[in-house]
Amino acid sequence: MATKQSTTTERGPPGHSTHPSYPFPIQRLPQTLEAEISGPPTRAARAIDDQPELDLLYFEPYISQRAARQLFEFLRSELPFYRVEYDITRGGTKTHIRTPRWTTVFGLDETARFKTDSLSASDSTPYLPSPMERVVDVHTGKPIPFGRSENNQTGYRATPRPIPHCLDILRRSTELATGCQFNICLVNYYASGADSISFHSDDERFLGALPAIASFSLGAKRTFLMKHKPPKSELGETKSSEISKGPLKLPLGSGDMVLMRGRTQANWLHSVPKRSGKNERDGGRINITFRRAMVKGGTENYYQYNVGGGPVYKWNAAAQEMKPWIQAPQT
Ligand SMILES: O=C(O)CCC(=O)C(=O)O
Ligand SMILES: [Fe+2]
Repeated sequence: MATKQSTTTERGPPGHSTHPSYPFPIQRLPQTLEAEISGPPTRAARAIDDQPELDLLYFEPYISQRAARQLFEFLRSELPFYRVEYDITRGGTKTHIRTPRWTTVFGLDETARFKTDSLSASDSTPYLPSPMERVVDVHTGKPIPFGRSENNQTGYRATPRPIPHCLDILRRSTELATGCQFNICLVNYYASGADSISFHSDDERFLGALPAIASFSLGAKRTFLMKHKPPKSELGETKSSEISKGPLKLPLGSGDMVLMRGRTQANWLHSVPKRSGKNERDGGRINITFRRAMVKGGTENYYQYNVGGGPVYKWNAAAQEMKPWIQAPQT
């Protein structure tokens, strides 16, 4: 199913996706890998829906092991990553949160699109000074201002970035395989078993009702835990007699994809817990999720918590770790 395209321009080094919102050009996939990833899933999906309000499709695997390994190495080397920190205040107490994994995000909610169609490889028009001038309202085609003026709630505080070619190939394949539409691509990199994501559900209002989220695993096998949310009584109290559903443990391998859909997010929590001891040095795992944000608040939220305001990092192959990325001086 085709959706509006989040295309990048072909300017900059050949074989790269470039955009003024990117810290650096992002390589396109090698052709053989592109061919493999554009195709249908390696295996048909199996439904996991034998528990209350659980609706999963499990592609085990979606991408062949060889292609998944190549894609893991490629994305880890090519994408800009962030280690986001932020403060939360709960019950009057301020807590500083350090996100326990590397993150990055691309895409834009349904209310807007990237205006890149006027730029082609032969176009000599210079980039507009602000990347935000390249984001336009999906209905009026008018540029959406950057930031928020006093009475204007229409701008973005974040700088949205189009989904680069290397991830857009997989997004399109996923849309075809699932019949769902996606406009946001979030990438997590768990460098070792010490990196994790705690129990949460992706049930924010900006995803609309019954959101479908496609979640790919590449690299090290990590356990994906799911547990049913405790049902609340009318008074908001937990009804202990009904907490007995699950938990569910999926040992997600390289190339696997889980589609979470229907009432799953509203009723289930999921996590990737830490691993310690000899399992900790696992070589790293990448998780890619495709989602569909309906309103601007979704774009804002994803960029705030997955890009943030800190430095850009890039994989350093010699050191085998993420290092701060330093912009080369303009010549
Ligand atoms: O890494 C995973 O498999 C899960 C990631 C996740 O739940 C999220 O990014 O919301
Ligand atoms: Fe999640």
